[in-house]
Amino acid sequence: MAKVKKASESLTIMTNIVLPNETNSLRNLFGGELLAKMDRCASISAARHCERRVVTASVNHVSFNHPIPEGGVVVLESKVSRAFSTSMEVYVDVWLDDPINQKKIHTNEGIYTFVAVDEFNRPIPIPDMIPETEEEKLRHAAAIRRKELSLILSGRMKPLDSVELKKLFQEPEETKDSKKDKK
Ligand SMILES: CC(=O)SCCNC(=O)CCNC(=O)[C@H](O)C(C)(C)COP(=O)(O)OP(=O)(O)OC[C@H]1O[C@@H](n2cnc3c(N)ncnc32)[C@H](O)[C@@H]1OP(=O)(O)O
Repeated sequence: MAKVKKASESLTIMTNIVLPNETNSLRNLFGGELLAKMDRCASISAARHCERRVVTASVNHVSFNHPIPEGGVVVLESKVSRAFSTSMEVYVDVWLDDPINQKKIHTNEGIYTFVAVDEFNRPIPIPDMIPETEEEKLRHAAAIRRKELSLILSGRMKPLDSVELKKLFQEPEETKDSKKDKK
């Protein structure tokens, strides 16, 4: 597919207030509820990017850094961070918004992989994606390593077949050279 889209074109923002039936015994937002909200938000970003139906292929990472209390205003922001052939990574940032004091706390982030599918649920090619901001560029660059890690963890790739992940553990040539010089 020749079409290329910007990361910003997939931006999706969902704002919700935490209701009592969504909380745990500590009266904070239940983790599973948040995961479902993140999945919904991310799936809209993925569909916006590829203009196709999408399915969640994997949840690569989720962090719970700060509790979100009952009555809290939760803002989810998601964008496609990298497009591959038929799959794409979507990054979701979650904020606890205090509309009265005009403060926002970054509470969570999640990284999802979606696959575009046709009417028979077969993967289909998607447009490429151009990162523009510094953050989009950083996330885009690291996404290939996360994809390899996710494929390894799901048994779809052998660790030795990874390319980008292996580079993280390889010593740079100049370090090797300076060690040789010291001998
Ligand atoms: C249990 C649930 O309810 S999950 C929630 C809803 N999700 C679903 O129902 C999805 C169920 N799964 C599926 O339909 C299929 O497994 C699919 C569509 C995700 C993948 O189909 P496959 O026939 O395995 O396709 P294939 O091996 O070609 O993979 C398609 C793409 O997904 C990527 N992919 C598949 N699994 C993963 C994974 N765990 N992590 C990262 N990428 C993945 C592949 O690398 C490939 O990407 P690329 O084409 O961009 O390089």
